[in-house]
Amino acid sequence: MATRYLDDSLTLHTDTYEISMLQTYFEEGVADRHAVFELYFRDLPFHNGYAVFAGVERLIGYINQLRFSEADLEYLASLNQYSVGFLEYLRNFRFTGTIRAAREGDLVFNNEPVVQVEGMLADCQLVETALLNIVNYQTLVATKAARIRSAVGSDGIMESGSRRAQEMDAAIWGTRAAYIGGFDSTSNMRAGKIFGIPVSGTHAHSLVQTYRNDYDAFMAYARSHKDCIFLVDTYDTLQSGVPSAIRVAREMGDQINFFGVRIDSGDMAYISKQVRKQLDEAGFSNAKIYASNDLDEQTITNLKMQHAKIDVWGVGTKLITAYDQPALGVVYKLVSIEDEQGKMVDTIKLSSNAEKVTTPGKKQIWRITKRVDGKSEGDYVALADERPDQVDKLHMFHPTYTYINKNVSDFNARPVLIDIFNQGQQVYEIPTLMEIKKFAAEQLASLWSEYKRVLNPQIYPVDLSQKLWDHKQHVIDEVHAYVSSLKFNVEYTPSNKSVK
Ligand SMILES: Nc1ncnc2c1ncn2[C@@H]1O[C@H](COP(=O)(O)OP(=O)(O)OP(=O)(O)O)[C@@H](O)[C@H]1O
Ligand SMILES: O=P(O)(O)OC[C@H]1O[C@H](OP(=O)(O)OP(=O)(O)O)[C@H](O)[C@@H]1O
Ligand SMILES: O=C(O)c1cccnc1
Repeated sequence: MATRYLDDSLTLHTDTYEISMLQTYFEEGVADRHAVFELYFRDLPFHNGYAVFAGVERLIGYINQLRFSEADLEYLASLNQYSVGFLEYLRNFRFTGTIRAAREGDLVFNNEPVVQVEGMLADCQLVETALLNIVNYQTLVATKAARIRSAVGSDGIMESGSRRAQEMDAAIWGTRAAYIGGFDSTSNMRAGKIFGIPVSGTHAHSLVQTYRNDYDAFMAYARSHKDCIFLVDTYDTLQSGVPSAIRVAREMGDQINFFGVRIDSGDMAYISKQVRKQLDEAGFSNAKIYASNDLDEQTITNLKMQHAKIDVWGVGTKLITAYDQPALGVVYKLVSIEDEQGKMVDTIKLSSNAEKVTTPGKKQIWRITKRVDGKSEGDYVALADERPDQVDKLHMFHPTYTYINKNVSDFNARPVLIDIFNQGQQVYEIPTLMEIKKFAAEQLASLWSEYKRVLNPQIYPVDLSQKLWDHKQHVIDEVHAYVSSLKFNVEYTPSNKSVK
């Protein structure tokens, strides 16, 4: 039987190829070359007009614990692929890199760096998998949550997806991301405990099934709780569930806070209207109607169009699993590397698909807003040494369709990437979750509504500075010159042309 090792660190939460590359860098003496990697995604998720960035808290926790434990080293040694010298190097490994990232809750867009890792090549390479893993999931769920928030308007939304999440970590970090993106509460007690997210809940069908009738179940619940929301659809919502809830509310009077009822099946437009009528006629017009059952932004929008009488929405599966797009497609690319002479050289990955050609060089994103109303003009991606905040006028143009362009003046330029780690030391203090949530809401408020609509939003401009654009063309030309100088004499045929 295979030996089991202690799961005592997250450091091997990385792909095998990262460790294999580290061994090459170490053996070849390039592990401490200075490098810059950037993390970005190529397309916005859910055909949305923006993404809500999340993942920094987990990233910080991961980086702060990053060292190889004895169990990690023993396991690596057991693979018989790594030299004794390399394992010794890993034993002494400490992360000394600099990490810049967008703030949690900030809006981010496709084709711009949202995390940047700078430092020794080995340090930057090792963290690739975990960083992608964290940002991919949390940003997806925060974005999905923002879409659901925009569908419900100012109604309450409770997150209740733990049972359907892709394992326990996803439930916890997913509900945190959902809270940032606009949810009000979670059903997950552990998330309440560790993050301070408000918890909320009703009860399950099993309570009613235990008593085998609605009235006895609601009465039992009411005797043991002050705040009551009764789930009314176990047998028959209109014939039994709601009348039983009303009877219990009347009999218990001031002994309980009858907050309302939850419906979890059937035609929710029709049923909610009937339930509203029953509650109003019984004098419980303040009692709210809670609804759940595979809800997402599309169904909620549709229910609102049908004037469903729903006050609070419970959303689980479709949020926590990012059901309609379970991967953001984040990538992590080397944009600059120190050469043999100690000079930084900006690098590129070419592709026959223009969208997939990487943009070389260490960058900063500048969020451009008009001073007059604080509204968004677009993002301006520039080389790290450019200062668009110190000029009066900016020429912004589409990086592919350059005839789409505009001159912007009287603007504010805010750097989106901020320092999280400086040479291995955490320099960023994480705001409270409430502050992050508030920040996200403020950023959304500054975005024109055309970019925020759930269906077919306008495309938000993510432009390159002239200097960066020119630089990219220059690096592309250099690579083309290099490739044509090669003397391999390969004959391209349609079949081998497509081989990567
Ligand atoms: N009026 C409505 N308009 C649009 N979608 C609705 C409406 N009412 C319910 N839905 C949605 O339709 C989906 C399926 O509901 P359906 O009534 O078919 O099954 P159900 O009520 O879940 O049945 P079950 O008793 O098995 O739970 C759910 O996602 C629900 O949110
Ligand atoms: O529909 P979702 O958006 O995924 O929200 C979570 C679901 O989990 C519960 O159902 P489940 O059948 O698991 O348990 P129950 O007996 O409490 O209804 C709840 O009633 C919701 O329908
Ligand atoms: O409290 C609720 O209503 C709840 C909790 C978990 C899953 N579905 C609903």
